[in-house]
Amino acid sequence: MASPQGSRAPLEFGGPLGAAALMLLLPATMFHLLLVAHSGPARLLGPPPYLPGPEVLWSPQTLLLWLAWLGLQAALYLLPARKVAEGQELKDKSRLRYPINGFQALVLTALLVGLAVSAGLPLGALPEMLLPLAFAATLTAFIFSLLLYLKALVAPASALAPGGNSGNPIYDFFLGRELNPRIWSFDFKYFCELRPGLIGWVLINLALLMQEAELRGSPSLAMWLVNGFQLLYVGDALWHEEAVLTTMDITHDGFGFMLAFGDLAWVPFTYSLQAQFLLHHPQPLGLPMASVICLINAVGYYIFRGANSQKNTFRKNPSDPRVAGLETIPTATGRQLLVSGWWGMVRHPNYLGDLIMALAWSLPCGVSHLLPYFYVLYFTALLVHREARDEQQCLRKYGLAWREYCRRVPYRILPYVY
Ligand SMILES: NC(=O)C1=CN([C@@H]2O[C@H](COP(=O)(O)OP(=O)(O)OC[C@H]3O[C@@H](n4cnc5c(N)ncnc54)[C@H](OP(=O)(O)O)[C@@H]3O)[C@@H](O)[C@H]2O)C=CC1
Ligand SMILES: CC(C)CCC[C@@H](C)[C@H]1CC=C2C3=C(CC[C@@]21C)[C@@]1(C)CC[C@H](O)C(C)(C)[C@@H]1CC3
Repeated sequence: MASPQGSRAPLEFGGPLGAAALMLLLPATMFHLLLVAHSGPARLLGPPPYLPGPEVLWSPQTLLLWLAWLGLQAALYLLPARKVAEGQELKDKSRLRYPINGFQALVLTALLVGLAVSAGLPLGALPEMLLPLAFAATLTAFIFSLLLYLKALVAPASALAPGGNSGNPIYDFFLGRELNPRIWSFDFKYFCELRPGLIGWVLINLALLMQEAELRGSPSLAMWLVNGFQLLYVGDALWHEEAVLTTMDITHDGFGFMLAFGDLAWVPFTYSLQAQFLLHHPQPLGLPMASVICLINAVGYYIFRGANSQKNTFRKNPSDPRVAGLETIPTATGRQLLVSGWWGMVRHPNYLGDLIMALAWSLPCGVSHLLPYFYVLYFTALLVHREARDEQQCLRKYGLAWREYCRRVPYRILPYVY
């Protein structure tokens, strides 16, 4: 039986009250964004144009479609993988094994969708179904989180996450109790983090592009850019799938409502906001401006990929010739901290690159509306908060060595500013 061993972990997200508020606010914000993106004035800060009734949100066929999508992605996850990777060491000194076949799942999904479209599947109809699909995804996330919470009641104490076991059911339901819930070798958190939501996001984008082509004769340059940039981001995540095994979500956070809703509903339905906006609010974009935006995205991607790859290479093998020459600080745990290269510029260079890309995804939507910039605003808040959480964890892990790192690299995300 599980014991509330994490009760000493400091409460995050404002404790039970904050968790309860977020559980209401996050789905409400997502539906607000979906409604506003489709309305003429598209005011981010105004009231929604209308309140959808149950007949708009609830459709058994859409629920079936959503479940079929989850089933397809689960089947692709179970296909033989080109590699099986080991995760970080767990409390009981064991390591879990994970299939590395996410990119393969993306390619196979693209082939299947291509076949279905050529056989007459009206993909352009998907944008009309976003509201009931988002509702189905939210409902699934709630039920799934409840099942995960119940599953954790019979999990051994060694399987529990450091947070998420406060004893308060609302807080623990939100944060997630079990670190790596699995049935046999099927890892729910790893699957949800990278498959149905991320691949669903680019599929929604593609459907919006096709719908725009149907409406206006061809997709706009702005729509091509948003689709291209976000496909690159998702393709990159799946190509470097193994790197997700060292992220905070996999190594530290339990699997509860926050990640289940984030992965299954928030990512596909709000990260596709720019493409949704463009379908209903076409924006002129000339080649010179498009080139500047491509350059911004390329700079962001260069920093993001460079920083993430440098750290992952270093963590895998510090003597790898690509990182062996970098300056480091030793820590009492035996691990070292990079203090030159990307990680000597700021303490989170990967966040900086990610934020620059976020800006490049919004710029094709022009500057007439705030709505397409929601992602930049939300993402800045998320990464600033995430950076603070990571900082606390690193201080606990590395103590004085971390303080020394902070002294040597004083800026967190943006050099000379923050
Ligand atoms: N699109 C989206 O919605 C989101 C994207 N992201 C992206 O995901 C990626 C991963 O982010 P995240 O998991 O938050 O964090 P990071 O990949 O930045 O990992 C932080 C960890 O890196 C290690 N570390 C920190 N500093 C150093 C150093 N100087 N040298 C060596 N190791 C160091 C520490 O772990 P240890 O020492 O134990 O290895 C620390 O806990 C980022 O690129 C981020 O932008 C994140 C959230 C949302
Ligand atoms: C709903 C809340 C506001 C919070 C939910 C947060 C989640 C949406 C994000 C937490 C960490 C994430 C990561 C990615 C997507 C968003 C979530 C799930 C990521 C898979 C995106 C692609 C990147 O290349 C990555 C590094 C693999 C990301 C890992 C973290």
